[in-house]
Amino acid sequence: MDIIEDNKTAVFEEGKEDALHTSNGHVKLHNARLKSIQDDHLYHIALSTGSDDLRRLFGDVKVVCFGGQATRMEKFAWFIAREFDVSDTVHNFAAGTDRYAVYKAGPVLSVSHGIGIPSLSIVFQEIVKLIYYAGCENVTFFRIGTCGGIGLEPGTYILGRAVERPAKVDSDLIRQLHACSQNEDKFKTVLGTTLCADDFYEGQGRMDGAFCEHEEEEKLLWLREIADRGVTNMEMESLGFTALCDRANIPGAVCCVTLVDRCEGDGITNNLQLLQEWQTYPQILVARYIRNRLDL
Ligand SMILES: O=P(O)(O)O[C@H]1O[C@H](CO)[C@@H](O)[C@H]1O
Ligand SMILES: O=c1cc[nH]c(=O)[nH]1
Repeated sequence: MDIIEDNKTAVFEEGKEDALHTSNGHVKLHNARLKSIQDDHLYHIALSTGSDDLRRLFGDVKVVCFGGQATRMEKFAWFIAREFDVSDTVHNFAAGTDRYAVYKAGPVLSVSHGIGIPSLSIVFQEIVKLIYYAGCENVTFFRIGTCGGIGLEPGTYILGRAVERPAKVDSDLIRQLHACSQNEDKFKTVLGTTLCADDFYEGQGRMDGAFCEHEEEEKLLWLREIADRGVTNMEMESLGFTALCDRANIPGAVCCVTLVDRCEGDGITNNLQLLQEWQTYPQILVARYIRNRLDL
């Protein structure tokens, strides 16, 4: 069955589980119960199907970019607005909650997710529902973030039972993104495996947290071990992000800039200007992808 319900704000579709999107590119509905909710309040992003015309506001969205900080995602929205001349202003639709930020610049949503998978997964779910309700077509998700250069078990607990969800990346998408790098770039772009930790300090082998029970040699040994297994960087959301993209049948990829070479140290520079500049690197790459994909 295709369109089940189509009112001011809601388009619900069901599709074959093996297809990425339904035949017309709408994101698939994975929870049929949503159909019976009269007014679905997307609590953490301050939008609702009852009072907001989500189709009018968000129906043209093609790419959703997530990243940790609200200000970074605001800057990214401005960057997209100016680069593609798609909007005179950017507005934080989620300002009412102060939990996350959701900016829109033309066909691009720029969303902050906070730190860690629990925080990411809440806004991710509400954004997936938003794009269902808005009837968006052929949407792609990116996480554009920061990481340390060089685990969570896959899965989560639902009703007290461990549920495994594979964290599959869309290999075509990452290849396309990688192809957006240019020889003259100030930064090097590499394809690699990302280690996703549930902590910034001990969880990433750092020795500069409030606690540390390992020695430098053990840390370096571990870094070498994971590097030998193809790990090039570590951050704190990629596992949840890719698993949720896979679960939602939305093509997704993670693109992060390294802030420190962990073989050299643990601390991150306090040069804010440099940090701001570095954070634009994945944004530049994703903007090139958006330009190619949407012919802007
Ligand atoms: O740069 P963002 O996107 O915030 O992500 C990275 O930075 C945070 C830690 O400082 C973690 O969330 C990590 O994944
Ligand atoms: O080392 C780093 C840098 C940014 N984010 C992380 O999670 N780790």
